[in-house]
Amino acid sequence: MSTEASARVALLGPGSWGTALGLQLCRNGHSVRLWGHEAAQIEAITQERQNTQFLPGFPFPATMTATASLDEALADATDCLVVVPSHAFRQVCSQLASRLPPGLGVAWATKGLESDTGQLLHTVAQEVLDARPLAVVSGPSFAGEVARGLPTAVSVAANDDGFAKRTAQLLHGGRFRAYTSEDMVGVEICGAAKNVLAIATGIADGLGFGANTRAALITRGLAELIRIGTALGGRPETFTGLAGMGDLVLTCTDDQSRNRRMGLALAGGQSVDEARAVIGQEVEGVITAMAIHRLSERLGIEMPIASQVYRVLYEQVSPQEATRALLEREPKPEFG
Ligand SMILES: NC(=O)C1=CN([C@@H]2O[C@H](COP(=O)(O)OP(=O)(O)OC[C@H]3O[C@@H](n4cnc5c(N)ncnc54)[C@H](O)[C@@H]3O)[C@@H](O)[C@H]2O)C=CC1
Ligand SMILES: O=C(CO)COP(=O)(O)O
Repeated sequence: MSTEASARVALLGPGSWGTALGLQLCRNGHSVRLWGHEAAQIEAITQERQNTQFLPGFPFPATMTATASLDEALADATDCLVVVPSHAFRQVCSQLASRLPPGLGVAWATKGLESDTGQLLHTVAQEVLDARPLAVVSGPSFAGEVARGLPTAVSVAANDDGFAKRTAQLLHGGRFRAYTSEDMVGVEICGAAKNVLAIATGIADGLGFGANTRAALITRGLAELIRIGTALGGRPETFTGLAGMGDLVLTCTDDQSRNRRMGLALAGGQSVDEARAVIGQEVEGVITAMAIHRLSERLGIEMPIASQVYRVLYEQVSPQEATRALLEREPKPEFG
């Protein structure tokens, strides 16, 4: 990535998060070309000078434009930030592979695992893109709050210290803080698993359970996250950091979270498809629940809360039955 003060960022994924990060980059004096694969959406953004579908109410500065041409988005770009949902991550990286100059770093703010393989996204990027600097941006950060300029802190983990600093520096500024990390594995598994745990907490709150239940689910959910995360090679401190506990608490406790709202809707008797249609945006925890379930089985890691979310989503188990199964588990030591 270039080191000049004002960068030209190709930002791939004009959803709520891509748009909010684009606004933040523009506030920091950079220019942004927002690429999307749906011509009609790009046309609407270009006409309205805001993202009415995914992040209404935030007019674009002159330095942010949208295009449906990936070549146009990447032309002269000094930086590339991918913010598509996880199901599109490999496909978008493949489209980038033949277009990126050698050595140009790629950062992403996608949260999730590859659904078919359960792979962390940096391993997908390593497979598809030639050797180059890679970074992931994650942490407690609702798009709407970042767009409004409310104080927010995230973590930027990279395979290259200079690239972590570069990416953090692009985003850091005003009321947005970006910390660097070397732990891509830990940061990525946290960002993926917390969405599944947020569905669990939404279910509990939707069933009318209390604050005790919510705190227990967050805490035991964190224990599950630490178990799978350390098994994959994540560093212990990451799990209590912004991408870990920070994002877990945010997503489990606030109704801005679409994953939490999915849980609330399931507890209220809606199907996954009905809830998805009402939410109208990506709910990453639904496919991640499947990927985490398979991964934990393969690794022999016990994840009872995530596993009950999987059963509710994919095995027609009712939220009430899933709760019963959790509560009927044998007592065991809290640690170890
Ligand atoms: N919205 C938020 O507050 C935050 C979201 N994230 C993560 O950012 C990622 C994107 O989420 P949002 O922007 O919120 O989603 P969104 O639902 O607001 O928008 C999704 C965007 O992805 C695009 N898209 C869908 N399929 C695509 C494909 N095959 N190829 C290219 N683009 C495609 C859609 O056109 C749309 O612009 C997710 O992994 C999410 O977990 C992370 C932090 C905060
Ligand atoms: O990742 C997020 C905040 O950090 C957004 O969470 P949801 O996808 O559940 O809305």
